Amino acid sequence: MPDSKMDETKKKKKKTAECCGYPISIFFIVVNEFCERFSYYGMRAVLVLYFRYFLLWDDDLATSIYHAFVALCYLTPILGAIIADSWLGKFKTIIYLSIVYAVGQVVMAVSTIHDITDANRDGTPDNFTLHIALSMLGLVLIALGTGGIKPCVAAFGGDQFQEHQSRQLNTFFSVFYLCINAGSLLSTLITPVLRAQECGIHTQQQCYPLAFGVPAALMVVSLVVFIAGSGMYTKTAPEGNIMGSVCKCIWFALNNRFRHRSDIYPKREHWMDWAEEKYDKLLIAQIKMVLKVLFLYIPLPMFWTLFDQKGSRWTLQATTMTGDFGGFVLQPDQMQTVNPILILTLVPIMDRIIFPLIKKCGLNFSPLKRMTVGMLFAATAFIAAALVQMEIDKTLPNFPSSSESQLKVVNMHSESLIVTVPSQEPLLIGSFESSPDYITFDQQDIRLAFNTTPEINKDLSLIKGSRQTLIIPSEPAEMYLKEDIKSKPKEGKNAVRFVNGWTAYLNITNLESSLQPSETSNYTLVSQGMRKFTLTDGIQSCEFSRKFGFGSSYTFLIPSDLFSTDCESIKEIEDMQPNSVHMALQIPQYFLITTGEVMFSVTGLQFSYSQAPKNMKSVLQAGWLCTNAVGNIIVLIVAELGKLPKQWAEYVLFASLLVAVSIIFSIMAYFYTYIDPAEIEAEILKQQETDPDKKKKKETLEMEEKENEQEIKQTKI
Ligand SMILES: CC(C)[C@H](NC(=O)[C@H](C)N)C(=O)O
Repeated sequence: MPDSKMDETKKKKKKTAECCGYPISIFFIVVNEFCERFSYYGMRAVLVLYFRYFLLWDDDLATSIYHAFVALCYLTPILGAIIADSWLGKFKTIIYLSIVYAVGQVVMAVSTIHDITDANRDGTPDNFTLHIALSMLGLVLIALGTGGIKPCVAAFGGDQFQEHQSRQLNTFFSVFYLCINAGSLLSTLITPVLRAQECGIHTQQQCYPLAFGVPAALMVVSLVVFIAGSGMYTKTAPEGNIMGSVCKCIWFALNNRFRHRSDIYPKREHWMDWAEEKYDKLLIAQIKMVLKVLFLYIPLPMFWTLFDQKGSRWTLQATTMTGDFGGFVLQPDQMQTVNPILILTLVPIMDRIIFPLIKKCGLNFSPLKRMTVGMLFAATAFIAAALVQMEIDKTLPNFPSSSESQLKVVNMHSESLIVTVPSQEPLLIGSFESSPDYITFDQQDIRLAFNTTPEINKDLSLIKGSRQTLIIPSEPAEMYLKEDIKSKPKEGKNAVRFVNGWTAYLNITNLESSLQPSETSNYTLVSQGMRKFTLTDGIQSCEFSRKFGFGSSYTFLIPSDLFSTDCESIKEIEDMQPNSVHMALQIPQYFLITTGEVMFSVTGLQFSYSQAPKNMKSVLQAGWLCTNAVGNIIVLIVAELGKLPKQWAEYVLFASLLVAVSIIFSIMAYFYTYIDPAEIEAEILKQQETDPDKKKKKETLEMEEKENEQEIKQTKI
């Protein structure tokens, strides 16, 4: 860094106003972070639902685009860091990219207003292409904004502290993390409630504009708060195209090393020292610092690979559990809020009690050791998840394997039937009853015999890997097969269907279309709690209510005396039991992963700041965030594509991988020596002042640059 600039920074630092030992300016930064994270997590909380139920994408497309967006949000920090460290400085970068971010959120909110294209006023958009284009544009702008400012805000916060405030600096990173999680917690709770409201100009629909609009407003607030603190910040000036110089310097070192590969040349301590002929010692030292830390980051994505499965695998696991806590009911995706709640309690406990206690015991719990222990905690969380999965597996129905077929028989006939099934005892099925459970067959082609007069023999061709029900209507000869669900219903919901034994068509609430006599409806999904169905044939009607748990499936048999019994004679067949393992069993795994997160992530954030040279603080923050992006991409590729047959085995595999990675990381950490970049930089600057070679090197560099420019000009001519 040029001496004049360094003096300038020092002078500015002296002026910062303090409160309780902290620079006042950090107040604006942490509030800004809180609002920004509210905006980000709030929007994320309803994004998949928007894709699924507004844009009407299927599950696979919705989740793929969602994960791709999250990965992009953690890749763009590199761009933000380059802009900040090389061109605009952190302050301006945060302002400009926050504007991009806020615009993105507004575009996203506009894309969710169905009325803008709903010319026929039927409640659904007429021009999906416009909504898709707007939302994709919004998401790209958001990813650019959120990712771009992320490395700058943390590093900019760190820049506000002076040398004597190192204790406060560490506390700042913890408070910063608390704000992230407070924002995340509140928005994850609030935005789904906003979405559930109804709004619209011509027709009332789920209120996505409000669910996306509030995060957009919070982003504007975040920007205003940040600008409000303008007069108080310590702003370090960017030092030209630092990334360009770094790349050129590394390229030169590699080239020079290759040119001097013969043994006749004396070895140098580090391969970067081969840039000494041309580049400043300070720049070389700074690059060495950054490369050392980036090398150490190589194993870290594995932590995020496990961490990010909270939102996917663990939420899916929760859908196979029950969330009835007596006084309140927790939905499977709400279980994720346990993470920020625990962060809000664990960070102060760790900071105020655990870490000081460890220090008092004389143990050196260095940052890299903390991170290793954090990884081990995350691995144990996955072992806990595997144990919970084993408990769940005991309660899950016996679903058919890919080579098997399963069959159930439902008798809607007015008399009992004896059904002869291959390699089974004959089944006696009462009128309006079903066979006790699914019968599993290794073969697909089977023949059933019924004791009707005349006897019926039926050849069935079952579907491999499927569950089917054979419905025998009042006229047994018209029996037919209906395909059943073969996995737990999504999101902890309950799958219900009706078989119409009434003599006329029926309209039933929640069903897509009316049900003809003897027909079986498709499944409809209903949430947990008391649900009411109204059945009507256009003349008479009655109501049927039932309380549902989580993850069950029922076939309701409608009898011929439906209206005379006021719907009470409807018979239920339980195709799939409701979930019985309680979601509270997931708390230990959430506790373990969050403890791991506090040790790993909060420490990593501090470490990335403290070990970075002054002019590359944002770059190293971006490198740290990139480990998160890579982790997300691994989840996408490995976890989504390469499923193991048993879910618990997959959890154990991930836990083992993380243990292996943490061992490698601890070995790498053992050889890492902590540095004080400011001290090293000052030392080199001092040495250079007395170094006669320095001037010469600078002159050579300037001459080469001029020659390059001339060459470019000539080529243009
Ligand atoms: C991605 C980071 C780990 C961080 N997330 C959290 O703190 C979660 C909410 N516990 C973030 O910066 O969003």
